[in-house]
Amino acid sequence: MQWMEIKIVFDAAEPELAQEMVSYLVMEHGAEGLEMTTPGETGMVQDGSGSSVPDSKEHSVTAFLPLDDLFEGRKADLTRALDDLKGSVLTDYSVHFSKQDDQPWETAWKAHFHPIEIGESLVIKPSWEDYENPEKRMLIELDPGMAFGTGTHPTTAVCLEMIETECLKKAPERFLDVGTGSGILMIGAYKLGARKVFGCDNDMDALEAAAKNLKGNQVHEGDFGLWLGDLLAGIVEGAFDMVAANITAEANVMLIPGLPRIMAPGSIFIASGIMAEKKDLVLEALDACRFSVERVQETGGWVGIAARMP
Ligand SMILES: C[S@@+](CC[C@H](N)C(=O)[O-])C[C@H]1O[C@@H](n2cnc3c(N)ncnc32)[C@H](O)[C@@H]1O
Repeated sequence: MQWMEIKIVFDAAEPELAQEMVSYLVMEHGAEGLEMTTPGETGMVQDGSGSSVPDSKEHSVTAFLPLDDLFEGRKADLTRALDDLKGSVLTDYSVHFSKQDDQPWETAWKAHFHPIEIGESLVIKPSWEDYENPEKRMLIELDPGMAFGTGTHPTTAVCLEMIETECLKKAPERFLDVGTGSGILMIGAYKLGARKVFGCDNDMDALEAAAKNLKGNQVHEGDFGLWLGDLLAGIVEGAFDMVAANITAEANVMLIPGLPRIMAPGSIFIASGIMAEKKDLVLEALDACRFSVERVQETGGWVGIAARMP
């Protein structure tokens, strides 16, 4: 497999926020092996040989896209998404491409993935790390492969917190995660009491990682379902009483009109992956479908929204 290294060098008034958002966008567009640099600091991720990335003079995010049939489409979508950030989050940016034959970054991210406590009752623990668990939190043990969803990203953490809040009120019978990635939200919902958990993704690698993680977290084979598809395409059976989607604001806007078909009356929808300045797009889409917004939570420039079906 050949890969294209994509390095995005940028200027921004709030570089940390910009780094978060650019990283999210590249992951969202199927990139792997994320590496970030900040002027005067060593890279946040080490290369595959274990040696440190040299000091940088610029803010940058580097990641790798597989050079397959989807490459040109992903590149065009990513460029459009970066252009959308220019003038708001990014003052300026440039993208540099370089073809690669191997993947030295494949395990490098592991160095930066440690146990992380979420909300009142969950902890996400890398499968290779120990955790003493003094508060007797429910464990989500993950080896996410390269699929998005380690809990370290604010969009995942906000979404899990909102799922926890709703599950403590009433755990769902049927939970659906649109864009499941590593399966982390499905596992969280199951541990918090959901009876059956379902997830879809348009990336086959994510589904393989999710299946492995679900089984590794004792989600019984008969209690979960996964499928490959774009948003709700392929869902024939409805009546989900909790739906979560940590996808972009634009993808949430496309998803929302389809939700009334598959959600039970009075059920809850949790939207995440929304940049703060795009929050209104999602709120308008929810309003158009007569959802009532119950909670809007903002963390580090990202917004989660919990809204109830009429
Ligand atoms: C930001 S990740 C979220 C992963 C995980 N649910 C979490 O909260 O950490 C978004 C996931 O949605 C998937 N995705 C993006 N657009 C999609 C679409 N139109 N239909 C289905 N899945 C999509 C991506 O492949 C990716 O795995």
